[in-house]
Amino acid sequence: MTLIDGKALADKMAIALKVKVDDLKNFGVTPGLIVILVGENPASQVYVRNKERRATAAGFNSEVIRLAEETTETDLLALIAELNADGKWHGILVQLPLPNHISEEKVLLAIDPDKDVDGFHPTNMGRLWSGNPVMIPSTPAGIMVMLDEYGVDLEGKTALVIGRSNIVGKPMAQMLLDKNATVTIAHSRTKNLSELAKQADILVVAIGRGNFVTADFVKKGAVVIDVGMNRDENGKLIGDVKFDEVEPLASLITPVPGGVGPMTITMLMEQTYEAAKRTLTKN
Ligand SMILES: NC(=O)C1=CN([C@@H]2O[C@H](COP(=O)(O)OP(=O)(O)OC[C@H]3O[C@@H](n4cnc5c(N)ncnc54)[C@H](OP(=O)(O)O)[C@@H]3O)[C@@H](O)[C@H]2O)C=CC1
Ligand SMILES: Nc1nc(=O)c2c([nH]1)NC[C@@H]1CN(c3ccc(C(=O)N[C@@H](CCC(=O)O)C(=O)O)cc3)C=[N+]21
Repeated sequence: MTLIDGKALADKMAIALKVKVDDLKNFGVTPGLIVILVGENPASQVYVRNKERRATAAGFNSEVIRLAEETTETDLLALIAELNADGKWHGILVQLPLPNHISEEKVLLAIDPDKDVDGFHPTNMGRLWSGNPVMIPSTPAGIMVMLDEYGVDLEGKTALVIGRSNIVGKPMAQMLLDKNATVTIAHSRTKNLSELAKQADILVVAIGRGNFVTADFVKKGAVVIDVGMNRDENGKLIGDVKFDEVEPLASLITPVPGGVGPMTITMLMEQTYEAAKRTLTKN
């Protein structure tokens, strides 16, 4: 078994990114990433903290706007319109989930697709599915970089993605398909999930249930990617995969923490950098 060290790869890419950002600054452009956080979701707090740290280290302009849980949809949409028009910001990220009284769909639609560094706007989702990606969701994008870095050849391999969210499962499936894997998407209504999973060369798990995937889901030699971020009864961060049990079977496996999470943030930074760079050639 080899561990896929997402943290080490993220650190390596951060050094290269700093160099690219310094170069862009010579052209008078500093990448700017602004994050909007509505309410007090504790999981979001961790993510936002890590993001702030990485953005500052890369030399970005970076800001987090923390809004009260009671913020109205109208006020949030007005803020997004303001940020869309502000040239300082190349990336706008609205942390999900949002409070129930705010429509996620309306909010994601309001973000200028050119600043949608999450790649969640329908325009960007459509571009991805039609084979002309511009802004792509960071989590699956980071997974693709990890697979490439560890020499995983996807062509003709069978891949099972467990989870079909717009932010992880669906875009993940499309990216694997684009690399010529034969892709299956499983979800909560899938029958005989463990038997299906046992056939996969590549298994990506994004369901949000701690230690759900046990040894009987995994074929010997499979590549196992654990996207899950869950807290156990002691508040410890655990993945969707029962690591100790699955690790001896896998040829490659990501840990939690230190696997997919750090690369998600890295890809967000990379996309903000790319969006900033594109402003040089626009107009
Ligand atoms: N490390 C990172 O960078 C990131 C980590 N995450 C983490 O990844 C996990 C998934 O996130 P996200 O995609 O947003 O989650 P969602 O809750 O949006 O989606 C979960 C998916 O898992 C499926 N599912 C739930 N239970 C089962 C089950 N028992 N068997 C099979 N499928 C099941 C659901 O099926 P159905 O559609 O039928 O309901 C759904 O498609 C979470 O733990 C989240 O915290 C998320 C984003 C980034
Ligand atoms: N608009 C939006 N975009 C997102 O990309 C988005 C979101 N909303 N909402 C929540 C999920 C979750 N997510 C994480 C990313 C990185 C870590 C991360 O850095 N994890 C580290 C450290 C975790 C820790 O130390 O607690 C690790 O896994 O090693 C965690 C979680 C992004 N998401």
